[in-house]
Order: sequence, then structure tokens, then C-alpha cells
Amino acid sequence: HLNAYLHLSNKIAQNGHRISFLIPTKTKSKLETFNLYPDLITFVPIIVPHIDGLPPGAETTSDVPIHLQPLIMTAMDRTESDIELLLLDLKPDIVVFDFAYWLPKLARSLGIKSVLYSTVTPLTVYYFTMSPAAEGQHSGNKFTEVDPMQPRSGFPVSLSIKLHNHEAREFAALKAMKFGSDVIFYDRLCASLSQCDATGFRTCREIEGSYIDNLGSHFGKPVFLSGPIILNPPTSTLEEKWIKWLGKFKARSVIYCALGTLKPPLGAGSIEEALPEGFEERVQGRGVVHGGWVQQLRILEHPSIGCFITHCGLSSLFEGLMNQCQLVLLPHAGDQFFSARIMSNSLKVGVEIEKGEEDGLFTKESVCKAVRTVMEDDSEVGREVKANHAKLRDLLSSEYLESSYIDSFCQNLQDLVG
Ligand SMILES: C[C@@H]1O[C@H](OP(=O)(O)OP(=O)(O)OC[C@H]2O[C@@H](n3ccc(=O)[nH]c3=O)[C@H](O)[C@@H]2O)[C@H](O)[C@H](O)[C@H]1O
Repeated sequence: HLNAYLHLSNKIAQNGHRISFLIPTKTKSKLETFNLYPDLITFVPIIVPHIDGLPPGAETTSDVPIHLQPLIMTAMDRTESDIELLLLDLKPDIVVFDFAYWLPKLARSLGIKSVLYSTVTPLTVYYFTMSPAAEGQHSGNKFTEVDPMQPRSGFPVSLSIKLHNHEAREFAALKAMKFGSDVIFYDRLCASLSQCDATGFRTCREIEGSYIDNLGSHFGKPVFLSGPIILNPPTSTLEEKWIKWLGKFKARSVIYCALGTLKPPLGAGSIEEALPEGFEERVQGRGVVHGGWVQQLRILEHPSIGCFITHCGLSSLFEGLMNQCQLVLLPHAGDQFFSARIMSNSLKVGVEIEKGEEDGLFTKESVCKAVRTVMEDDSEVGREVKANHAKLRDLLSSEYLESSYIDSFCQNLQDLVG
């Protein structure tokens, strides 16, 4: 979220606006290099209070394993009074936020507009905020195990966007999960949505399709699209060790698999610990596992990379779309399921790894099948995916597309303030 918000801030600053970027104190140093307009974007440090159960000094979800994320939300909620003092001092025209569900009410009390800017596909927010009543549930506010993932009548989402049973179950559980301060995820998001003045999304009509035009009436709020906001590769060149390793392979022959900023597998101190016995020896010279941070933007643009297996985090997806490598999709959670469906079923620019309908498990055979489908020359689907991907890449990389979305996003913000 912080990455996506800083990318947005850079684009808004490019249009001449001044931004105060509220960020936890220690996390500030991790993002400073991505601040392209330090004269317009000011990092404002926020002290995140300690909550029992959190490791000392934990500030963001990247500091904790996934099961402690709700405590990070609780800590964020405890900054409300500090944020109020800051808003009184900074006097912004607009506050852009996402999980701080108390913020729109606070902003309104200070005469400030608020925009809920989502870093996930709008389809996720649509399904996430479908109330049990809207889903035709007769059991009050309880989300059934498998939400009927049919869109509400009159909402033109093609049925190609459908969750598998295990995904719908997980999605229903996530909606009902207490996600900080004893507030369930569903209520947190609905409160933000109902009280903000407008919504914003990091996407474009060319990816989402025509349903996006119906969202405003569904949410009862204006919907501003910022475009995908794809980063230009950083000035740093690819590390020597990766240049050397990738240089051994012929063009478009290497498969790069990365699952975002996810953590090591539960129960393992590192990814290396979780590898099968003798795995690294078996792949010696042909494959490598790296548990740290890599320069993903630089790796994706390397000529040896022929295939990108991604968990479908929106940033990684957009980065994959901007490069020549074929896309194999392995969504893990929440919004990633919807993004994977849009890419595989609607846009047909990638192939999903088949998983068990009920248990969601996948096998090395299903990974291999998806990779062969996109990589083998005689694969009809591979050729179709490659052609669709190339068309979308050309569209997304047009200077006009990006500037038209961000210009209208900034204009919408200005009109909101009046
Ligand atoms: C909203 C939330 O975004 C999350 O995104 P996450 O951070 O997992 O992945 P990306 O969006 O690909 O973002 C990851 C970003 O880190 C970069 N990167 C990652 C690993 C590495 O070694 N090197 C890198 O440069 C990568 O290039 C991308 O820009 C989840 O989807 C979650 O489901 C969603 O709700």
C-alpha cells in the first residue's frame, strides 16, 4: 500500500501539487529513495504505538507475520489523535487514505475532503462490500461459507470473473475476520466507503472493462481512476551476480517466480529452510532460490526472462504486463484472485496454474502444465496470450494513456475541493 501511495504521490507531485506523506518513523528510510519530488512530497513521521503481542518497534505489515497484521491495524487506529493534530496543523485540501476507517469522519469534522484510494482492483472492493443481504443471504450479517459470487442483478460483470469454491470460502472468511480494534474487515471497508467523499483506484478502463462505469452508482460515490501508475525502472543497474547468472541462458528461456512482498512459509525461518531435501543440488546451474529482496523491475526487463510466475499483486502484475515475459498466474489471497481472473479469463494475457476446486492446492505438474502452455512454440494458447499481452503492453506504455488518467485524476481531486 505504501509503495502504491508513493507512486501515486510522485504522479500528483508531477502535476505540481504538494503532498504530506504520513509514514511510520522507521519505515520512512525504506521509501525515501522512491520520492522523486522531495521538494513537493514531504514525509511526515508518525509514531506507531506499541501494542501487546507485536514485536518491539513493529510499524507496518512488512514487520510482522500475516497473523499479527490485525494488531498493526489496531496500532494504526491508535494514531487517530496524533493524525487529528497533524491535520489541524497541515490544513490539507484532501486526505487520501485506505484502511483508516475513522479518517473520513475526522477529516469532515475539520472541513477536509477524503478520498478512499484502493490499491487493489475495484472488483475486489465491489465484492468485498456486497452485504450479506445483497448476496441474498438469509442468515443476517453472517457471510456464508461460499458467497454466491454472482454479481448482483444489473451489474455487468461477466461470469468469467468467478471465484473457485476455496477462494470464495477464503474471501468470505476474510470479510468476517476481525482486522484491528475488534472491527471486522467488512465493516472497516464499508465504513471507509460510506463516509468518504470519493473513491480512487489504481487501474484503468483498458484493464477493468466496462463494469467500472457502474461502480459509481454501486458505491454511491464518484470513482476516480489514476491509471496503473507503472514505475520507470530505477537508475540502479541489475546486480552483477544476477547479470552473470542470467547471462548464461538464451533469450526468453528463464522462468522468474516471485510472490510479492510475502513472508517466508509459516513455520520456516527462511525460504531456504522450507526447500525440499536436496532441491538446491538438483537444480544446481539451472535454478536458484533467493530468500531476500531482488531488483524485480530490472530482472523482468532482462532478455533471458521468458516467463514470470506471479502471485498477482497489482504492482507485480502491472510490471509483468509492461515486459515481454509470458505471465503465469498463482494468486494466493483476496484481491489477487480477482486480478488473476481479469488477466486470464477477461484479457487472456496470462494462464493460471490449476488448483483444487475445494482445497486450492496445486502440484508441480500443474505448475509445469501452465508454464509449458505459455512457453512452448507450438502452443496455440501461448501464442494467443503473447499477442494479447503485446497489445495491452503497447496500450499501457503509451505516454498519452498514463498522462490522461493522472491528469483527470488530479482534475477530479480539484473539482472535489471546488
Ligand atoms: C494491496 C496489497 O498488495 C500486496 O502486494 P504485494 O506487496 O504482495 O505485491 P505487489 O503488489 O506485487 O508489490 C510488490 C512490489 O515489490 C517489488 N519487489 C518485490 C519483491 C522483491 O524481491 N523485489 C521487488 O522489487 C515488486 O517489483 C513490486 O513493485 C498483496 O498483493 C495484497 O494481496 C494486496 O492486498
